[in-house]
Amino acid sequence: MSEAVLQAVKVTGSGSISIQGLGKTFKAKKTEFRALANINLEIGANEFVTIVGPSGCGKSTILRIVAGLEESSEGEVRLDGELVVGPGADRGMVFQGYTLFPWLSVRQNIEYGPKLKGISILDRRRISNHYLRITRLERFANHIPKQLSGGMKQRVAIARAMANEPKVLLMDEPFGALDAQTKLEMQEALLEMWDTEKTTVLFITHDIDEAIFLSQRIVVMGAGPGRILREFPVTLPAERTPEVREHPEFLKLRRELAALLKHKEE
Ligand SMILES: Nc1ncnc2c1ncn2[C@@H]1O[C@H](COP(=O)(O)OP(=O)(O)OP(=O)(O)O)[C@@H](O)[C@H]1O
Repeated sequence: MSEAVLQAVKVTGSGSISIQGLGKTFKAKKTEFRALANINLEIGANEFVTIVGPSGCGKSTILRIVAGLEESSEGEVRLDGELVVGPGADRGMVFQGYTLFPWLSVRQNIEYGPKLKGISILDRRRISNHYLRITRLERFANHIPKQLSGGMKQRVAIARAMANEPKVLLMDEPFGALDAQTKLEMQEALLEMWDTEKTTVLFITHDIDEAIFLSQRIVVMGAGPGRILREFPVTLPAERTPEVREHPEFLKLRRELAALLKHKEE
């Protein structure tokens, strides 16, 4: 994309996330449920961090609070030092379910955010061309979502989130519903995009191999209430080729994570 177009759409700032003393209690009529307690997490600009943990430990709740879709009960979240008080274009979201507009074409879905921002048709076209190319969807630009496979729909969802040039990409099990082969392809495509676009990524998965393959750091959570148990830096080569999955460091980390998670689920 040209510098001028990038300047037009890029939200300024670098994308560091600071989570301090975060707690969440869900309150119903007569009951209270403490979902998160004292979560502290610092994520640097352009870092790729993944959260893993047993079902119900509060991973999605953290992501929703960072997204500004849910209020915290204690503590705070800051994005580049600014307190998060609600949703914003500086944070892009990609979930497991395909949240595309079914009546819009692939290109129109990608251009949706830039259009809302008032970006001109010409620049919108340049933006969608760029993301169609990096998600390898050029041939499908005029298709509508129901004509696409699951992997393609998820690529459109990522392209659409990226087209807003967010500082931070929040991804909640985005590849959870895909078949094994498509999932691997999507992981590689995501890393390529992350490398080109230099966006901070906060990712959630149940898949340990996916966490190791993608991340620079893995945060393991426990439940009752949801809290951070340990953080693991991933010291694999920066270039994650498929062979990296056989790397001794990969296998060691997989054993450590599996043991920690198994222990917590017992
Ligand atoms: N709106 C809500 N009202 C009441 N309880 C909620 C609400 N949202 C989430 N919870 C509870 O908070 C806990 C954490 O939920 P959350 O979805 O964040 O977990 P998770 O780790 O993402 O789970 P999973 O891996 O299964 O997606 C769960 O016990 C859930 O039932």
